[in-house]
Amino acid sequence: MKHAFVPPADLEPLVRHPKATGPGQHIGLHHSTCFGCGDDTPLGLHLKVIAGDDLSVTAQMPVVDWMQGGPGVIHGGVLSAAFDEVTGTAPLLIGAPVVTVHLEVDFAKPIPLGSTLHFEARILGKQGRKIYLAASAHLGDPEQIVASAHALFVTIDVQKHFAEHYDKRVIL
Ligand SMILES: CCCCCCCC/C=C\CCCCCCCC(=O)SCCNC(=O)CCNC(=O)[C@H](O)C(C)(C)COP(=O)(O)OP(=O)(O)OC[C@H]1O[C@@H](n2cnc3c(N)ncnc32)[C@H](O)[C@@H]1OP(=O)(O)O
Repeated sequence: MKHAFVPPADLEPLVRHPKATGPGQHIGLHHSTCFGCGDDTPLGLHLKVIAGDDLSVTAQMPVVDWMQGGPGVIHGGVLSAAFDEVTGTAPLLIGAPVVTVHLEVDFAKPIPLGSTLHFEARILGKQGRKIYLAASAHLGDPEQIVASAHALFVTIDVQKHFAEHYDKRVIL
């Protein structure tokens, strides 16, 4: 699939963190009102990201009516948010909490309401605090990719990063 993103050639190889979520297991919520993965938010994506046996993750998302953009098909921003969540969860496999600094999405086919998106994301490598990922999505046939994404995340100190805004957090 066509894309413009070129990850650096000299990425540091990575290994799974010894305490990473086991293969086939659900990687825990960022927090319960996270738009991407939270259980408690009514208009969230409710994504359950599953650890692979290497540096990859998978997730599925039913494409429901409120996700509509063009008539009968998913909105590109909703799909981008799903890629953000799925790629942003994968670095937990190497023990790295991260935030997105760059995300780009290639939209290959219209994605109809009523379908189910199957996501796969994998960590390509890192450079210092920067973690590079690639992801793709299909509708049931892994040979037919309907969208793909490349993302760059930066490792953060969670307590420090969110400290300034923490008192505005929403708890339902
Ligand atoms: C007490 C709280 C408890 C809460 C518990 C919850 C746990 C949750 C844990 C984790 C959440 C994970 C959720 C994942 C799923 C969703 C992900 C999202 O949607 S995140 C939202 C959108 N993203 C942002 O809001 C980032 C906004 N950006 C920033 O805050 C800063 O830019 C930050 C901290 C990421 C980096 O700033 P610097 O000052 O620390 O570092 P600098 O030097 O600027 O960048 C580091 C490296 O990254 C490169 N870089 C930065 N931005 C880049 C860009 N756009 N493109 C390319 N490179 C970039 C820089 O050139 C630098 O590279 P060189 O180390 O010098 O090689």
